[in-house]
Amino acid sequence: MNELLTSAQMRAIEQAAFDSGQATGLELMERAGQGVIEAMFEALPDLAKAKAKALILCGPGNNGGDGFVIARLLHEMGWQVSCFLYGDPGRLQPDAKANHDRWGEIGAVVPFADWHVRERWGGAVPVEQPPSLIVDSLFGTGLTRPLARDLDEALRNLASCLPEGKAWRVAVDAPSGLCMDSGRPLDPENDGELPSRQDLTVSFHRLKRGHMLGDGPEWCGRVAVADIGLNQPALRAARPALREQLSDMVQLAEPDKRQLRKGGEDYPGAHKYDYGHAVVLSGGPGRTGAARLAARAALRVGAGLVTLAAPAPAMSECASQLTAVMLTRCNGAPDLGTLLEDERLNALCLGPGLGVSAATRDLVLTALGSRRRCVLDADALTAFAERPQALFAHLHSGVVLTPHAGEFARLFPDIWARFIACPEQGPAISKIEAAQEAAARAGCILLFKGQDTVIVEPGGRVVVHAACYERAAPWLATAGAGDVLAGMIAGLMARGFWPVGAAETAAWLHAEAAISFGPGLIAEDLAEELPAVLRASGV
Ligand SMILES: NC(=O)C1=CN([C@@H]2O[C@H](COP(=O)(O)OP(=O)(O)OC[C@H]3O[C@@H](n4cnc5c(N)ncnc54)[C@H](OP(=O)(O)O)[C@@H]3O)[C@@H](O)[C@H]2O)[C@@H](O)CC1
Ligand SMILES: [K+]
Repeated sequence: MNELLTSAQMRAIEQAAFDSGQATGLELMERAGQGVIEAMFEALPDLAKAKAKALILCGPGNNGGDGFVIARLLHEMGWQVSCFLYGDPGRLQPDAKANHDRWGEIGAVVPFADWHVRERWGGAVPVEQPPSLIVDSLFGTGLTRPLARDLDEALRNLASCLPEGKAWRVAVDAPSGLCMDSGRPLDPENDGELPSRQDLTVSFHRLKRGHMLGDGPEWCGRVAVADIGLNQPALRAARPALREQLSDMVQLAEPDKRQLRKGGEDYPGAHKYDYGHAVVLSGGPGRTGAARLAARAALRVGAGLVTLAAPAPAMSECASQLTAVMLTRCNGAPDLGTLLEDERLNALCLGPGLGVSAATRDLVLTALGSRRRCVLDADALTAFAERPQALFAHLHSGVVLTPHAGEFARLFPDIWARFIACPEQGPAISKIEAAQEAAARAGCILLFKGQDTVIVEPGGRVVVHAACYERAAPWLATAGAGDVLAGMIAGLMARGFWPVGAAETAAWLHAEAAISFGPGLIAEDLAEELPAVLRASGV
C-alpha cells in the first residue's frame, strides 16, 4: 500500500479488472461512492453531527458518476442532498449515466446553467439553506486541462459564499483542477491557486502521485484511501501488459530497519570497523559548524567511526567542539588523496560549509576519483554551477547528490525551467520526472530535497519521502537541517547501505527525528533525537 500511482497506471489496473472479470465499472463506482462515505465519516467525525444538507458537484466523467452514488447513499442516510451537474447528461459514460439516472429517481439534477451560485448562497439571506458538506466530484484522474473559465468562476463564487469553516469540503479522488500525476494545479490563469482547499480527499485503491507531490497536500487537506476491491497482485500476475505498465511504480520511503540494527544475526560480535568509517570534509575557521553537524549525524546513525577532515587553521575550533568524532588535518585535495590511501575510510561527505571555490572543486574531484561512496551537498554542488558537466563527467553510481531547489536549478537549469513553468495541460511534469532526467544526466543517485523529497537511482528505484499530512515536519525548515541529512546518508553508506537505500532511510529518519522532537527543533537536535527514533522503530 506504499505505492504512488499515476492516473494512467490506475486506469490500466481498472481496465485489467474489467478485462479479467474481477469487477465491472458499475461495481467499482458503487464501492468508490461507498468508500468516500465511510472515509469521510471516519476522518471527519463532526460531519455526522452536522448531518443536514449536502451539495454534490458532479462532473462529466466517472468522477461525476461517483458523485451520484454518494448523493444516493447520503440520501439513504437521511441527508438532504442537492446534485449539480457540470456537463451534458446525454453524453455521460454508461456507468455514470446509470448512477445519474438512479439519482434522478430520487431527486433533481441541477444543470450548470442554473447554478447561479451567488443568488443561491451569496445574499444576506440565502435563497437556499447553505450546505454543511460540499462534495467535489467534478474531475479526478481524467483531468487533462484547466477548468473552464465559467466553472472556475462558479467555484470561486461558491468558495466566497461558503468559505473554509462554513462547510466541510470533500474531494472525490482529487480536488478538481489538480493534476494527479504531479500535484500541480492546472491553473495558469490564477497562478496555481485552485478555487478551494479540501478538508479531505478520498483516493481509490492507492494514493496517486499528486496526493503527495508539489502542492497536492495543500489542496487535498487530508487524504484517505478507499479499498474498492481491486486485487492488484492477482491482476499483475495474470497480465504481462499490466506488469509492464506498473514496472516503474514509485514507492513512499521506508527505513530499512533490518539493516539499521547493530548486532544480532547479521552482525554477530561486530567490531566498530564493521560499521564503516565516514569522513566529513570541513570548511575553514568560522565555517566548521555545518560539517560538524553532518559528522555528528553520521556517528549517531551508526557509522563505526567518523572523522572530520579540517584545514589546519580550523583544527583548534573543531577540536574544542568534538569528542567522539575524530579530527584530522586536510589542507586540500592532495591531503585528501593521502588520507584516502587508508582503504578503511569508506564513505565521504562533502559540501556543508566547504565554500564555493576552486579548492572545493578539487576536493570533490579527488573524492570522486577515489571511487568511494560519497554524498555531495551544498557548496560541493554550487561550486560546479558554472560548469556542471565538469562534475557530471566524474560521477558514478556510488554518489548521492542532495540538492535543494536552488542547487538543483543551478546544476540543471533547463530541467528546472521546464519544471516550474505553469502547466497548461496534464499530465504536468512532476518533481519525479525532473529528478529522473537530472539523475540520468548526472549518472548517479539524486535526492531532490523539499517537503516532497524525491530519490532517484538512474534507471532504477524511485522513492518519494513526503513530509506532509501525519508526517508533516514544519520545524525541519531550519538552518543546518540539510547538513544533518547529508551526514546521515554518509553514515549509512559507511555502514554498508547501498547509496539509494542510504538516501531513503536517511530521508525517513531525518523527518521522523523532527516529528519526534517537535516544536523548537534546531539542527543540533536532529542527531540527538535519533536514539529515540531508532528505539521507537524497533531497531
Ligand atoms: N474507471 C473506473 O472504473 C472507475 C473510476 N472511478 C472514478 O472515475 C474517475 C476517472 O473518470 P474519468 O476517466 O471519466 O475522468 P474524470 O476525472 O471523471 O473526468 C474526465 C472527463 O472530463 C473531461 N475533461 C477533462 N478535463 C476537463 C476540463 N478541464 N474541463 C472539462 N472537461 C474536462 C474529459 O473528457 P475530454 O473532454 O477530455 O474528452 C472526461 O470526459 C476517477 O477519478 C474516479 O473518481 C471510480 O469510480 C472507480 C472506478
Ligand atoms: K474531484
